[in-house]
Amino acid sequence: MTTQELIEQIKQKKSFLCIGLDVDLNKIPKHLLETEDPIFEFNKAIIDATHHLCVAYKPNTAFYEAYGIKGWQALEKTINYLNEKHPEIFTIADAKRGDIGNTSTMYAKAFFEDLAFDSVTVAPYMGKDSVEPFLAFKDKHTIMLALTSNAGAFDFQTKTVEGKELYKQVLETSKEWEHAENLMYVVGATKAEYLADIRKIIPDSFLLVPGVGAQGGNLQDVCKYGINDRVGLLINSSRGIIYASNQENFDQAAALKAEKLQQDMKVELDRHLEVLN
Ligand SMILES: O=c1ccn([C@@H]2O[C@H](COP(=O)(O)O)[C@@H](O)[C@H]2O)c(=O)[nH]1
Repeated sequence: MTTQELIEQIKQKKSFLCIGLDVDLNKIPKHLLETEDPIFEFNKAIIDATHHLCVAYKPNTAFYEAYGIKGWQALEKTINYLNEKHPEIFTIADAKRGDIGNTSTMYAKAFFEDLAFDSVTVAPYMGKDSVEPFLAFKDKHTIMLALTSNAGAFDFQTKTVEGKELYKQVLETSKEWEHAENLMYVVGATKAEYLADIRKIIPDSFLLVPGVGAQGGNLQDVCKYGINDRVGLLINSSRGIIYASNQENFDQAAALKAEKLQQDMKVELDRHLEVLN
């Protein structure tokens, strides 16, 4: 999917919501456990109930890898279902990969070719040659960790290296790489106060922003400096939406949570895009 197609979808749905499909068998409704593939059945019900409210889905691969081969098969069925039923929706494999070049090439093939995701998250720690193999894929997107939502972000990412915080080095260096047009960045919603500085470095890039909801991040704070004239934001909520209820009507409960966020996003889009246009 091209970035322009993503932007068109955001404008049409008045939403930049990304729903995280982080399936934990201990949290899903009991009746689904009696089906052959509870993870896929859960995802399918959530997708069917929420696809009109969001522009992206983000399965975190940890929640599938934890269930071995059955988990990986459920991930494959989920991405195939999305690509067949809702090809307009942007898909993110939250896998946080990155290794020496030939290994990264295999990771890129796994997520972009075999599973046909639109994007994958990568860690920048191993540098340019570990990210380049992902960037080489046309109309696929590499979402690099910049400033993460967790407390541990302060252990390294905000430390000063050669006179500049490490996350700023990551942004400034990577934006010069070949195919940088295929780069997006992760910035946690819990770090909204850093967004003004981040936008000075990468004014045009898309940001994937997790941490709204269960982690305490705030949508309005993110939008204040995060929105750019291409919208430039995908705000993710996982637990806050998909575990709204563990009863039979869990999908409708999830849709209500998603709709609340979508409505808040609509207000922000109307406000910011009016100013920008
Ligand atoms: O900085 C980061 C990077 C990734 N994540 C992932 O996003 C979701 C957040 O889930 P919630 O339930 O909405 O808190 C999850 O998959 C994380 O691994 C992040 O939270 N922060």
